Amino acid sequence: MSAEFVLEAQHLRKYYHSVHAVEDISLHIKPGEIFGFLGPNGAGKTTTIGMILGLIKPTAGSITVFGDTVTPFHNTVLRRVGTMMGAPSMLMGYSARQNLRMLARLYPQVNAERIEYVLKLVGLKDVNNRPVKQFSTGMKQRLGLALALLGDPDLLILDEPTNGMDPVGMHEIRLLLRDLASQGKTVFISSHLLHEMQLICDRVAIVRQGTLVAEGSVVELLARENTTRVKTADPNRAAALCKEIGNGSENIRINGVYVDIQGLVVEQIVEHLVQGGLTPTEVFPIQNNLENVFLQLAQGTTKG
Ligand SMILES: Nc1ncnc2c1ncn2[C@@H]1O[C@H](COP(=O)(O)OP(=O)(O)OP(=O)(O)O)[C@@H](O)[C@H]1O
Repeated sequence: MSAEFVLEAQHLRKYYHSVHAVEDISLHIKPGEIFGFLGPNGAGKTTTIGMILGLIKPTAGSITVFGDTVTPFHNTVLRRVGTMMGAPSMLMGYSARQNLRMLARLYPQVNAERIEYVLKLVGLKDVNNRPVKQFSTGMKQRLGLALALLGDPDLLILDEPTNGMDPVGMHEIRLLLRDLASQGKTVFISSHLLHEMQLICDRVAIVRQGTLVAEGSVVELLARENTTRVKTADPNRAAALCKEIGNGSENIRINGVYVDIQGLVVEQIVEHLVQGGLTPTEVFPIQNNLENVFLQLAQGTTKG
């Protein structure tokens, strides 16, 4: 294991009889980054996180966290990890502060000041003594985050942390995670909300049916899948001309009067269309997003 990575997973697999929940996933998370682990429902995200946290025994593969191998159901390295998975377990009849006080018993270093700090950090300072059962979903998520942060972990592992939050809440959590990363904390965050993750993450891995389809910086992934939109007098012929200059790996779609082209350089497209007697009247790049990247990868038009 290289010290370069806070978390490293090598060739992870998890089979539940005939269900291949995770099929050869390797991950490399660097210190101080916000890493998004993205994919649709059932892609294998929670299973992977369960293996990272030593809660699920991998069928194959290995995991190291801060250089130590994670052994299923027996881990000391995870003391440096704060987690939030699914619905955070909390005592519904008690206030946020009381929930934090109870968890604080597990951490000798956590004092009353730390509890107040964490409450403020997640925006729950002013809810005072309201019991958690009166909280909205977003407030419960905030408390879940506070519980994860209480022990001042170096690595945060969050499974769908913004589920149920409104746009303002999501924005606040984004700022909070960014702030934590700037303090040197590492954040591993799983989600199916690709738009949201595009705004938070430095790097992402995209999974589909238990397999990694892409891993890289958000900037790289968006750039790699750039699309050029072209308008000509004859979209069918324009598409056919574009196909002539490709090697078959590009993605060319007719979209009304436009043709959307991925995998070809804009100058090359224009030159070939003009040579073919079809001068474009409009040529512009389409702002890409992770959702498009995922859809393209899912269709198997490109491989990560
Ligand atoms: N204990 C289990 N036994 C059998 N199959 C399981 C078990 N846990 C998960 N699976 C299956 O493994 C696959 C991956 O599930 P997983 O929960 O890891 O996906 P996910 O990406 O976290 O999905 P979601 O976003 O819906 O939480 C799914 O097909 C799921 O049905």
